[in-house]
Amino acid sequence: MTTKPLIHPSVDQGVVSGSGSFSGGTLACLCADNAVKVAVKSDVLHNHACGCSKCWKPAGATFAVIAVVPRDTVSITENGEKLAIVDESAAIQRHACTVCGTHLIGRIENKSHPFHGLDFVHAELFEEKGATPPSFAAFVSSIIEQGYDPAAMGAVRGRLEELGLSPYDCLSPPLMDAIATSVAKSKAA
Ligand SMILES: N[C@@H](CCC(=O)N[C@@H](CS)C(=O)NCC(=O)O)C(=O)O
Ligand SMILES: [Zn+2]
Ligand SMILES: [Zn+2]
Repeated sequence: MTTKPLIHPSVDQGVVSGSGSFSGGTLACLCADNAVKVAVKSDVLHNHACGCSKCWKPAGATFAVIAVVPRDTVSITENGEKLAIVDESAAIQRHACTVCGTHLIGRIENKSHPFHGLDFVHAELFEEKGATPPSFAAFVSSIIEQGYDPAAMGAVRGRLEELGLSPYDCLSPPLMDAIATSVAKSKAA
């Protein structure tokens, strides 16, 4: 029996559809006590698997599952003093729980960044079910940088395709087009 490559616990048994009416909830870190909680008043957008080394993933996962929500729908509601920015110099400032390491919010402070106004969140941390699931996989080749066997990439991409998560080595074509459109506009201005 060949075992399928593991992607992420939330999709390894198949991608679960969203409710279609999810309008937000509470994200919680993995601390058993005094968990950091973040209220989000929106469903997630552009949810995807990310193979990059910077996005947080739970133990044993090969990919992160990460999405965006409008920044103005996000508020830290409990134990926010436990959060610290992982890398101040990164485009996405990832606010992580200093006790359990979970990333709660990835925020872009650069106003000219194409994704300014959107916060990155991990929908698996919602206490409620029903958020829109991931629909593609980004930065797939980046898993090799973290030690994944390059010879197993065909199997990984095959599994992602089987799950309906089209694999890309940067972002999906619509998101790459959105970034390029923003760059073109800023050049023209
Ligand atoms: N190959 C690199 C790719 C890192 C990367 O570019 N990550 C993307 C996807 S999250 C990004 O937008 N990074 C911006 C940032 O981390 O601030 C790695 O795995 O570290
Ligand atoms: Zn925590
Ligand atoms: Zn990433």
